[in-house]
Amino acid sequence: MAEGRNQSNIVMFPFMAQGHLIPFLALARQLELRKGYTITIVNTPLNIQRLRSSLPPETCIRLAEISFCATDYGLPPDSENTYMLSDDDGFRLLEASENLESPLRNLLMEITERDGFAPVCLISDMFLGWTVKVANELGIFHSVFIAGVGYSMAIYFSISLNTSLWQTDDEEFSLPDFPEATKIRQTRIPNALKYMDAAEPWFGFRKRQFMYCLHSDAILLNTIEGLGQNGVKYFSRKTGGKPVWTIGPVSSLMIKNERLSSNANSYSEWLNTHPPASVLYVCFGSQSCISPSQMKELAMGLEASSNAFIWVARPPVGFILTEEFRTEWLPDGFEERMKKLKRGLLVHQWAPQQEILSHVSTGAFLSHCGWNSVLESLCQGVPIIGWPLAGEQFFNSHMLEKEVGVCFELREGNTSEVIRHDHIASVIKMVMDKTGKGEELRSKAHAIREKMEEAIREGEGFKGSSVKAMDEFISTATSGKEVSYPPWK
Ligand SMILES: O=c1ccn([C@@H]2O[C@H](COP(=O)(O)OP(=O)(O)O[C@H]3O[C@H](CO)[C@@H](O)[C@H](O)[C@H]3O)[C@@H](O)[C@H]2O)c(=O)[nH]1
Repeated sequence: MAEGRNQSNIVMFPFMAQGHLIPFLALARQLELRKGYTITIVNTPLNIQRLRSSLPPETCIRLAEISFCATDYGLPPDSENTYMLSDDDGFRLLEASENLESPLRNLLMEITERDGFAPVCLISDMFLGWTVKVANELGIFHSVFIAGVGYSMAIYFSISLNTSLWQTDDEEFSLPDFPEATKIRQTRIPNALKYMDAAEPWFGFRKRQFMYCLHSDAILLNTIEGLGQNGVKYFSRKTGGKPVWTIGPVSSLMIKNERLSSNANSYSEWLNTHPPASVLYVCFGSQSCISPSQMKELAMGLEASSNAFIWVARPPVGFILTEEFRTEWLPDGFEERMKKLKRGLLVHQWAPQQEILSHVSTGAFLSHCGWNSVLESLCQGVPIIGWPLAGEQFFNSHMLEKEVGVCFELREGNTSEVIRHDHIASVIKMVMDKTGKGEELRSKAHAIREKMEEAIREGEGFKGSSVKAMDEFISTATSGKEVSYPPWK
């Protein structure tokens, strides 16, 4: 064991996107609760600023900046987060992140000099797989924290690592390195993965990072034991038997804190005026959006359903998310009409999602099925209407509908066809109904919530599966490791 290793500094490095920073911050706060560890989150200056404003005053989590100049990579000035970028610039930011290798190495060496001992563990993002090289060089235990569920992330890794496997004309195909998964339909492959040959930079990037991830010392998944569990087998096999721990949902702590502080804001006041389980919450995560014509159909569908709703309605495809909202994107007079009738509340930038989902009046979530949103919904026993748009969301939505029974997909697969408002309205009515399919979805969502609560419960001689997994991870990570030299050396 290296000298000073018992004084544990855990360094965390999330990718620069809200859907990644949020679960990393939640994990950092979970780790902070385990006394005896110093937690340091590394990121670029503007993301550090954002993280700083999200931390509670009493925290001991440290934030460390590494410098990054967006314009050096052809990005607009101050672009440090995919949130404000077009898809093309988002890919450019991903590629640019590979250049953070030497700043990260320098930072880890500075931390070592300052503290007099090396960090004990580096937890990095799956898109920052290259950090494995740095950790290996410095003799630091490396772990990848994947903010998703095993089943979907295994498919995402498998199709990213083997283009030839799925570029077939067959309607369905199997993944030879993930036989536990049922056949995958072509229609479930998102465009960004589909129309791509191996020479494409985005394909090359994913393949490189995911290969590195498979050389990490451990994989952490933000889910509970038994949910998408066949993906755990995939990662265990692909890493040559390295530990794969399901430690989620890591956001449970934040949910509890946010509930405490949620009493008097305009959202809870509005929700308080509606009966229990009567409001539909609509949001497509931190950065996905729908086409302009689809946006109008969704508005018409919400109106036709006669159901109350909160909709995080941001600019449609083709516009930057931070752009000022234009009424022309919605049917004439829609927003004022909904407001006057107290039927619908539109949010144009950022909603306190966990707080809305935890309110007793929220009855269902129309979601793109990003994994953070899924967990936040199920932690509150709120069923989902699945409208996947990108990434592994199609696999999440499929698993949640077919295996878990807590989701009803608005449509199957990835198509550019506009979903008509009458279909949207009828699905909303069915899912919000207190009987039939709506009741079935709600009762299964409650059952999953109980499983999640059990996984993170601790006390009176009992430890849930996620608590045990976290214990094992910490004990393995902090017991020191032999420095192994990976194949790229
Ligand atoms: O108005 C908003 C919008 C979003 N959120 C939060 O932002 C996060 C969004 O995360 P997620 O639902 O996972 O969506 P994305 O931001 O799209 O997440 C990316 O990262 C996820 C985790 O890796 C993947 O599952 C997704 O496919 C990928 O798009 C959640 O914590 C939400 O609570 C808010 O608080 N308010």
